Amino acid sequence: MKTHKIAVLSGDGIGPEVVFETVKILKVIEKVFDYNFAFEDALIGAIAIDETGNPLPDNTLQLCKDADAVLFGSIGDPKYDNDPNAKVRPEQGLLKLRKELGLFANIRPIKAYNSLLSRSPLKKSRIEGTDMVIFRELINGIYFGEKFTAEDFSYAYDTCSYSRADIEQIAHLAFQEATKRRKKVTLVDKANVLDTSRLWRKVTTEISKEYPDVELDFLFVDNAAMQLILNPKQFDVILTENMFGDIISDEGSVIGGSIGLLPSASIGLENALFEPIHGSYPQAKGKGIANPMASILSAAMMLRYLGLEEGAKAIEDAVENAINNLIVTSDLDETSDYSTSVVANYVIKILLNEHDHDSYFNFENIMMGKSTII
Ligand SMILES: NC(=O)C1=CN([C@@H]2O[C@H](COP(=O)(O)OP(=O)(O)OC[C@H]3O[C@@H](n4cnc5c(N)ncnc54)[C@H](O)[C@@H]3O)[C@@H](O)[C@H]2O)C=CC1
Ligand SMILES: CC(C)CC(=O)C(=O)O
Ligand SMILES: [Mg+2]
Repeated sequence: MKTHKIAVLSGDGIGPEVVFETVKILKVIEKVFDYNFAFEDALIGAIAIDETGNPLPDNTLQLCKDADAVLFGSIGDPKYDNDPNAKVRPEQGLLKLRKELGLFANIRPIKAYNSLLSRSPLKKSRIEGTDMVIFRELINGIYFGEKFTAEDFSYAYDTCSYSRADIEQIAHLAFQEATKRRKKVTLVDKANVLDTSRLWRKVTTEISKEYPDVELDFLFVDNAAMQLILNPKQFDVILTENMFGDIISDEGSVIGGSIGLLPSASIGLENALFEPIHGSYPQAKGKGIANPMASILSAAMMLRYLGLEEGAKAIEDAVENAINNLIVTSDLDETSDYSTSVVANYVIKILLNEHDHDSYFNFENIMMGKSTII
């Protein structure tokens, strides 16, 4: 079996906690399915600034370029968010990494788990059966355009631009995905106001001709934000630009019950990075309350990308088992006092029980860290 090189970028805040649990699970998966992973850690974000002055040190970038996949936690620290004068910011590390690796498509699946329907603030009847995937363009648009702040803070600007080619490559991916699903693509834009959005509509409409089985419809982003929580079942594949996708996917996480559940895959032509959609949740850092499932499910997406389908499915099933048995952190059940590591250990227990009875009895030996097992 090939050795898969995995670059592990834990980052800031809860990133190291959720990634630690995820790597633990991947080490179990490695044993159970006879895979070979070579994990290598590297710095990114605020911790990288603190230690090197650079949010994306050169050796981190090189490691990611050389890896078969990157497992990413989260970046961000209030000391930068609250400082308008900061010359260097943790987020620049992630944006540069995405750009340098050419990760043009951020794929964010959203589904309503039956056993969590009553946990969502949204009405059960509205969200039951929701199953959609957001294709968010990731390396262009307003996050990457020319920006400027006047020294006296009297004005500032950011610019948004898209080329035809930027739109084409992610639109093809979205249509290809739709052909395997319910055959519907919804382009979310603001074409009544923005030139970039009008280009998205034109190019996407042209590309849709190559996929005659797939229905294409359009929604303005303000309406889409409403439809997403009013009638989420109408969506199959949502295709959208960088900032709109960032915003509506956090909104969409309410359907699943928590942002702590939503994984993502950031895909390029030569590289791929797997990341929860949430940020560094600094208020929870070190408390053991962060939901690890978004990171664990991102690892499942990574295994699928690497062609390790059995492992991917095993992780998804084990997470679903944990959810069905309400072995979840307090974001999904306010009465729960299960910690980040207790939830992850339960996932490990299920994996071993289902797939490897012998190892189950050596559970403690397999785990890197010791913590309560349910
Ligand atoms: N991909 C990344 O690394 C991202 C980084 N950020 C950065 O993260 C920092 C915090 O940003 P926020 O806007 O507060 O977003 P956030 O996603 O870190 O947290 C928002 C809220 O979501 C919930 N939450 C997030 N992750 C959770 C988890 N694993 N388990 C349970 N609940 C969870 C919490 O209620 C939290 O208050 C900022 O510095 C921001 O720039 C924000 C988004 C993405
Ligand atoms: C640096 C930000 C653009 C990260 C973020 O919010 C995201 O990718 O969801
Ligand atoms: Mg975001």
